[in-house]
Amino acid sequence: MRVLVSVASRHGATREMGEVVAEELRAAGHDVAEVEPEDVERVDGHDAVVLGSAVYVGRLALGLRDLVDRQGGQLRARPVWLFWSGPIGDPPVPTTVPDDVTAVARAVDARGVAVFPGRLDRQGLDLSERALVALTRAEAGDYRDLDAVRAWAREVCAALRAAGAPA
Ligand SMILES: Cc1cc2nc3c(=O)[nH]c(=O)nc-3n(C[C@H](O)[C@H](O)[C@H](O)COP(=O)(O)O)c2cc1C
Repeated sequence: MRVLVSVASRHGATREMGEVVAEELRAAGHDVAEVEPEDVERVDGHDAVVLGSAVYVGRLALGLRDLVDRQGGQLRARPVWLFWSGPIGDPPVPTTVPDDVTAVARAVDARGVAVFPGRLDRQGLDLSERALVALTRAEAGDYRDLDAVRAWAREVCAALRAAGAPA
């Protein structure tokens, strides 16, 4: 199957999760295109799609939301999975699901939605981001569990297989 993996990531943590997902899909025999949301012109050349985004101040990244606005109909017409990264700390907070996630999942009729703890590296932030982060009690660090991302990607592969899709 031709699978599009499109991930919005300002600071790279979520992009690396997308790379793990792409690796697993390739290992399962799929033909995977990794394309930034801003660069996705059409999705009708793909049989299935995995969307990913970090959450910033309670919202999914603009690039991902724009992609869904532009291509909602095409996305709904094929199987789509969505993951987001955001919660920071041990245990990870916040524990709430941003409204955007619910809205995007509904807009694309997502087959599955997953949240993974993220990474917060203060050094990589610009001044306005530092100010925003300072307003929260977020403890900087890398809380990602790439094995959990890999396991989820395998679930996506299994769902594609169960749907009878040729790899
Ligand atoms: C300015 C800013 C605001 C953030 N706001 C949230 C938030 O509201 N909710 C959340 O769960 N994570 C929030 N985060 C955490 C990031 O989404 C998380 O660390 C993510 O893994 C970063 O991904 P990236 O490296 O792909 O940008 C915020 C991070 C930054 C820098």
